Amino acid sequence: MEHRPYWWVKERELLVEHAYPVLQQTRLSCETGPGSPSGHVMGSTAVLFAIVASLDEILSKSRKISHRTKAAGKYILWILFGASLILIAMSRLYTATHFPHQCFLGFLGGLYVAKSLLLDTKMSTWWRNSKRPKVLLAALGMTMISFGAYWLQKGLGIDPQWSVKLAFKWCSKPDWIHVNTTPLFSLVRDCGAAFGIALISPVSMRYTSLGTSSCIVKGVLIGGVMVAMHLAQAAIPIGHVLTFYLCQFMLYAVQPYIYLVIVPFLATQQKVTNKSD
Ligand SMILES: O=P(O)(O)OC[C@H]1O[C@@H](O)[C@H](O)[C@@H](O)[C@@H]1O
Repeated sequence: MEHRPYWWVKERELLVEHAYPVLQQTRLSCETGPGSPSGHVMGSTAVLFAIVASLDEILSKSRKISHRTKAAGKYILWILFGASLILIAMSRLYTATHFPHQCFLGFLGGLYVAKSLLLDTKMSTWWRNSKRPKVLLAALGMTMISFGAYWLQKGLGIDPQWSVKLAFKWCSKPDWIHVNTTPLFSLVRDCGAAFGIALISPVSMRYTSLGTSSCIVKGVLIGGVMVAMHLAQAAIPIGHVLTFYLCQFMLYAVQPYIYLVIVPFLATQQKVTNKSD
């Protein structure tokens, strides 16, 4: 079932008399999703790979930089990439949230996500260049498959929330359990983001121009939006389940519009147009 170490140790203790090591829990241990693959390693791999591969390409194309400096620059970039991921994976092992193979699977998953969705590859052009109805259909399909899998498990007598129950059972402090780590939350967030992307499709029209403003202006804009999103997230009331998930869905649906339309618009101070509109 791909358990997480912090609860697996305890479950084993119930089954086998042999003593198992005591794992110290931390504020970050009480993740509630299944342990594989590591979401942190997967997300970081995807984003870092996309950034480093793009910088590598920019270096390769540059005519102003010497061959030797280019090679050294690329070497440093990829070393930094590897070192960051090793540190992230080690931190996941340290907090007893993962076994090593789960981090490795996260790394492979991240590479796949970067190549199929983020980088400018043949695989990724379909969603960036597709018209709105096609991407809306993909988002709808993704949502239906996800919820279908949930109900199929229920129908087969498997509890889709088994990992949440184990987290509640074995987390040493209930305060350390956060709703935004549950599989259901991820589902709502990812479906919201997929619909948000569909609504602004074709995306390639949106981000080709990130503006003429300086890096500082762009940095301040993006930083400001991130803080605002964080505050909006914290303001969502958790008392009523349906309202909570609906607000989260809308918050994630609106973010592609903010990052890919409003931010470039403010950075260029020109209207970013979409040919399909
Ligand atoms: O699998 P990991 O590394 O413990 O990470 C789980 C986390 O993975 C992230 O990708 C999700 O955004 C979080 O919601 C989730 O809590």
